[in-house]
Amino acid sequence: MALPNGDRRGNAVSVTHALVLASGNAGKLREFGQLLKSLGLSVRPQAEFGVDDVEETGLTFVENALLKAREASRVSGLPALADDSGLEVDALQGQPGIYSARYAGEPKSDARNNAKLLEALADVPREERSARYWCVLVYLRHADDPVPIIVQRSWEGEILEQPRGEGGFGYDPLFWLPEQGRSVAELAAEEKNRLSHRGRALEALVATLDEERQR
Ligand SMILES: O=P(O)(O)OP(=O)(O)OP(=O)(O)OC[C@H]1O[C@@H](n2cnc3c(O)ncnc32)[C@H](O)[C@@H]1O
Ligand SMILES: [Mg+2]
Repeated sequence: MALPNGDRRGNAVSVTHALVLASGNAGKLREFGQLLKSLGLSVRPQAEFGVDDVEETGLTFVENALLKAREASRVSGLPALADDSGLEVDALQGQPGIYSARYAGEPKSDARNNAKLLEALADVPREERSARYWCVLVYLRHADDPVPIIVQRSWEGEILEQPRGEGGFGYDPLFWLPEQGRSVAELAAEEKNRLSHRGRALEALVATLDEERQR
């Protein structure tokens, strides 16, 4: 199965890519835009096709990503890529997890989510603030695709006691990278894309699609 209209090295990429990105999150859309452009691919956000956010009723990232991809593919009639992601905090027994976007309730708010996380960890010492981001990507060739491509990657870090940096989105100002000596919000966009759960998951997904095309 080929990626429509071109390949990851940008060979023979023509017009707009016939692939829908099943997300309404501006931060994710920005990162996917940068990542896919660097691979010679471009995609169209689901909003262009009038796809509404689906109810994320799954109990796993995989289930939620499938729900999102299936709906976007059904409405648009195109192959779809969906991302379900979140933050797993050890001291909170894995919360907020699949509920990361709506941790502080509706409407979704990064600021309120971060405030709630700081509050929940107020009494937790530094050495017990380990956490990781998860990103699950699902690629459906069509809405009824019985063999979706599924890739998951994590990114280890620690939750800070106060926010640092202005970049990224979501929990990035609170997500500390000990090896970098910086929060994710202090990384340049290209650095985040190279290191992140999402960047590495997408790289693996594209490699799988490449292999499939060469078969
Ligand atoms: O479902 P879509 O439309 O894609 O958008 P969403 O924001 O609801 O996305 P999710 O359901 O996958 O929830 C993921 C949440 O996890 C957090 N998150 C995921 N990846 C992140 C990242 O790279 N940096 C910061 N926070 C992230 C952030 O709060 C997201 O809103
Ligand atoms: Mg969501």
